[in-house]
Amino acid sequence: MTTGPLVAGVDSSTQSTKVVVCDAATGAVVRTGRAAHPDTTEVHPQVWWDAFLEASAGLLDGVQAIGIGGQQHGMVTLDDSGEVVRPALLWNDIRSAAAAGDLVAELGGGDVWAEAVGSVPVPSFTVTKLRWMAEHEPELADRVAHVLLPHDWLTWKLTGEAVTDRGDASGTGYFSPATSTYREDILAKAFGGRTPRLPRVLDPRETAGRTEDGILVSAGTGDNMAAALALELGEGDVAVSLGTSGTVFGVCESAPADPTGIVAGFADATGRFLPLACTLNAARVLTATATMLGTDLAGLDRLALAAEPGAGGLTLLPYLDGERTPNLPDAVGSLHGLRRTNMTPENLARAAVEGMLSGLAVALDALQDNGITARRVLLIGGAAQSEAVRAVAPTVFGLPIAVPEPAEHVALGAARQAAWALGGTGEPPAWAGNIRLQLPAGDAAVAHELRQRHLDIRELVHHVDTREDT
Ligand SMILES: Nc1ncnc2c1ncn2[C@@H]1O[C@H](COP(=O)(O)OP(=O)(O)O)[C@@H](O)[C@H]1O
Ligand SMILES: O=C(CO)[C@@H](O)[C@H](O)COP(=O)(O)O
Repeated sequence: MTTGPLVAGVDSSTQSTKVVVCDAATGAVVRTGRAAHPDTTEVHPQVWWDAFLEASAGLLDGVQAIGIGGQQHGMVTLDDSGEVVRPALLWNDIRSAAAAGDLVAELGGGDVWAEAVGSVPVPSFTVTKLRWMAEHEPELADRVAHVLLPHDWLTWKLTGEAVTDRGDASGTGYFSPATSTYREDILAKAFGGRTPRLPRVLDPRETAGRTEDGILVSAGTGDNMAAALALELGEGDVAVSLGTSGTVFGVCESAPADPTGIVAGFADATGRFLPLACTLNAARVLTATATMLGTDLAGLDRLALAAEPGAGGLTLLPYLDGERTPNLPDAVGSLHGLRRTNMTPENLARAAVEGMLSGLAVALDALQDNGITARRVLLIGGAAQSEAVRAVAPTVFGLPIAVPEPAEHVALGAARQAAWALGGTGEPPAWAGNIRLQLPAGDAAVAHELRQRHLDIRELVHHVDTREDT
């Protein structure tokens, strides 16, 4: 039974679009829908619109407000008449790796970038994609009149307004979360002197406009910001999201500026900040390993759960699609520590889970140097449904783990933002969070050992990569 108006939230993420319809007063989910996206790093935005229509078909009757959460960073380019200039380049498209390196050097290094926009750009960031386009497709670049992000584009399709929010804007590389202003000078420098129009940055509870059917549309935000809003992250909380990307993030009051670039100093969707580290390889490490072992995800879980912590000495560095943290876009995965006695499917399955989580645990250490205190980890995203991930996480992180009820947290956060805009209250509505599982921290010594082993092998592989380059 619902007690308030209905609101909808959308997660237009890498692999799919998900829609939830909720009671605005309580957050109780009353309807859900989803539609798949193609497995590619370059996609025409119309694909997201079609997926939204499919996922929301028949769900929006009676809905009074809607919010869009979207995968961060994607470069959507429009010409003067609002037509898409080229397919969007997604956050996990690494073709702009050289452009990222050039931009970091041109502006004066990591500390200058961190000071200017809170982050040091890696190939995920929109600004590097624009530089790539300026260098490789100058004729197309000349036609670009507007640059939007995936969630901005969907909001624009719904309302006709080119708007965004601090959270998503903070992933462009030309927006300062600390001052909440665009750095159009940085954009122009990156884009060969071109100065496309940028979406207006709305306040967290501001309204973007209305749909043709009169549904109020909230500002929307990036997917990680929306998840933070759904989880109501507080002091001591860190979220680990295991989707296509692996992300680790928390919320804080002052603007982070990590000159090493490991931690991105994003803004959140409430007016605060969202220091975040992101890996390119999370849930798909498990699907790829399951395929290699000739099994499915449930089979991988069974195998991993049958192995001992440490996987008999096997360490998997799962850089299957290159890597972002650490910034090694051309890296490949490696498996280390093989012996005749430990080469079992069980150990390989466990090494995949430990490898995926260890990269995030190391990133969490960096987050703790950048304004976040970690007292518990909230595990979300598709791969948080894995029994093996839940069993291994307390050991790798060495912290208590909370697993919320299975839910689409990005879509829920976007719905909560919509309810906030609809209610016009000072704070977002208080929706009850449902933690399903509380797992005690694993042994700190084992957690330390696993992270150290991960770092040691990373060092070794980096050495080999460097030698091959010379
Ligand atoms: N039980 C499970 N075990 C492991 N992985 C899972 C499980 N359920 C879903 N996944 C994985 O979660 C991923 C989708 O998660 P999601 O958070 O929706 O990703 P994204 O936001 O990047 O689109 C898929 O790669 C899927 O294989
Ligand atoms: O690039 C980042 C964060 O900076 C990614 O987290 C994207 O926002 C994509 O998220 P998923 O679709 O993997 O959830």
